[in-house]
Amino acid sequence: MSGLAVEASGLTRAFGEKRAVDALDLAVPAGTIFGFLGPNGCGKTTTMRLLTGLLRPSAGAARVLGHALPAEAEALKREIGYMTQTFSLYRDLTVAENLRFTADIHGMNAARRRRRIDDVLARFDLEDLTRQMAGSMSGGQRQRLALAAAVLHEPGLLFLDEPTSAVDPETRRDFWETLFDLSAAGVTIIVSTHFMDEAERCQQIAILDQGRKRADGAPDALMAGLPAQVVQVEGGDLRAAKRAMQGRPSVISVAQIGTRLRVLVDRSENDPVALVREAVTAGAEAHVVRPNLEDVFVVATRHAPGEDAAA
Ligand SMILES: Nc1ncnc2c1ncn2[C@@H]1O[C@H](COP(=O)(O)OP(=O)(O)OP(=O)(O)O)[C@@H](O)[C@H]1O
Repeated sequence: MSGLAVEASGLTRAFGEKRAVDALDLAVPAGTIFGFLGPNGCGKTTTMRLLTGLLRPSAGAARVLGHALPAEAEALKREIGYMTQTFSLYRDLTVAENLRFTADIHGMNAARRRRRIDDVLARFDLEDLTRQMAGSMSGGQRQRLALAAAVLHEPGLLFLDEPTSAVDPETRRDFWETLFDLSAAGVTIIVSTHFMDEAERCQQIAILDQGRKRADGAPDALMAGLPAQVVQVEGGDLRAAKRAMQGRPSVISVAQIGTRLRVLVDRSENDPVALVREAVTAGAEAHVVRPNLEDVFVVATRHAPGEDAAA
């Protein structure tokens, strides 16, 4: 195998007329935490289902852990873990029963089953919950159980589909600590999210929009290479300033964040601050600030003039 856990070229999946995933090229280095960032419906789940071998592509090719898909999907399934977006364990089974059932699916022998279940119960802080029905657990506990089940057979590659969309920020932070532990132990992790802060924790990301990859790279590199300048406005009448700037050819977007306006100006504009100052009202201050990942996302997913946003 190359140093890549996932390689895909031209990967496409259509449902009728709709291309849920459209000509996707991917290269995920082994051992990294790789994120798919994008809004609802951009194709994150479909991409994961293609890469796990659960769904056949309409066109294109993928190789995952050295297995060509879809031909070698069965062999691949034994080497990956997949935590789906919705809780897919049995709500009317206990924590221990769910884990035993998962171990049976993977054909583990009794000794390995016992060792692995004890290990994940301890690692994911589930030891006091072994007799609790999965259906009566909190969102965070259920998430830990789902992750425990996904790694029970010690996969080298883990797919996590929006794993933290239903939990509070502290639980999300704890969850990410667990992911970094798994990563340090050599597991490659592919995670989908629509949260910018979560995407920033990934070593590499691909920004998806309408099934297409709009940008990819390390979050820091994407922010540093943003083809736009960011001007922040404080004070004055922000709503009036926003109205005055919208529609100007070199203004990509204007968004109010608390008591500030964040203005993205095309890189071709020589003096973005002067351009913004023309629009603001008395008492306003404008200055250039560093780009963040949301800026990268906004620029990457803006549609070229004439491009059909519903394509
Ligand atoms: N089985 C299917 N049949 C028809 N259309 C589908 C099917 N699965 C997905 N789609 C469509 O493909 C597009 C991408 O869906 P997908 O679930 O991959 O997006 P997503 O980024 O995971 O979104 P979400 O975060 O809402 O799950 C959507 O327009 C969706 O309606």
